[in-house]
Amino acid sequence: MSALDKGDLRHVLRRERRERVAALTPARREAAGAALASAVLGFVPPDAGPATVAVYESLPDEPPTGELVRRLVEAGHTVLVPVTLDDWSLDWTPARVGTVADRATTSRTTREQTAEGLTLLGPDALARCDLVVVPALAVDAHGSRLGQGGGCYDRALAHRDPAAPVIALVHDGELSPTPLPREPHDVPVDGWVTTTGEVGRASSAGG
Ligand SMILES: Nc1nc2c(c(=O)[nH]1)N(C=O)[C@@H](CNc1ccc(C(=O)N[C@@H](CCC(=O)O)C(=O)O)cc1)CN2
Ligand SMILES: Nc1ncnc2c1ncn2[C@@H]1O[C@H](COP(=O)(O)OP(=O)(O)OP(=O)(O)O)[C@@H](O)[C@H]1O
Repeated sequence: MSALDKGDLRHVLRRERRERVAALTPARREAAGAALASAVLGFVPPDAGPATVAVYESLPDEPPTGELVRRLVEAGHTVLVPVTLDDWSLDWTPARVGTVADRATTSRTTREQTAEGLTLLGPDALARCDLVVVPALAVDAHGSRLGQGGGCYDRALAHRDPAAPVIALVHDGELSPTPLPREPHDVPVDGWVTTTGEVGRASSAGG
């Protein structure tokens, strides 16, 4: 258990992330997107035909997912991205290449987004994903993950196919050297990918 509670830890990790990202040159940021994409593609089952992959639309400080989405779609896979509902559960919509990544905001509600003409597939669409890529402020060696604090992904992951790997994306340096706090509702991830393309697998389900 960490000495800090989740809220305090989130505060510290958000500040560290802002500083980390502010220090990146545009070239490093682009390289990060490419490294993440290559590493995540390694989790897509080879030769099994088109897969369905859940990815998030990265905000400016998050590990960038635009290149990953582009490459998945180019390879013929289906990419779903989350739409946050009023009760902090997640609905899913097919990703549209060109609009994903580095959007200024992530809407909490469906209202504006449905006005944009999005197709909502329902929270259960996650059950049809072969791979689930999730955002995280940090992850530890046991797969405990700290997110933005809405609990959206913990709720959403209840719908996943247990056979589908859940992979967190983090910046280089965000693999926590000490165990992160884990509450009973927290769903651990199976592994992580960093912005330098490092891949890790959680050592066990127990934190
Ligand atoms: N890119 C991306 N998309 C994502 C997530 C994410 O972490 N990253 N989510 C991961 O779950 C869900 C959205 N989660 C959200 C979490 C917080 C806020 C938000 O407005 N936060 C306020 C502070 C809220 C508070 O602390 O009370 C803010 O940032 O001002 C919005 C969406 C689904 N989509
Ligand atoms: N399955 C669930 N059902 C109901 N409430 C939940 C569930 N999972 C999490 N919550 C609630 O959501 C809140 C935030 O949870 P937590 O701090 O674990 O968020 P997080 O995992 O960091 O965020 P996120 O999943 O959005 O990235 C907590 O108050 C928690 O009780």
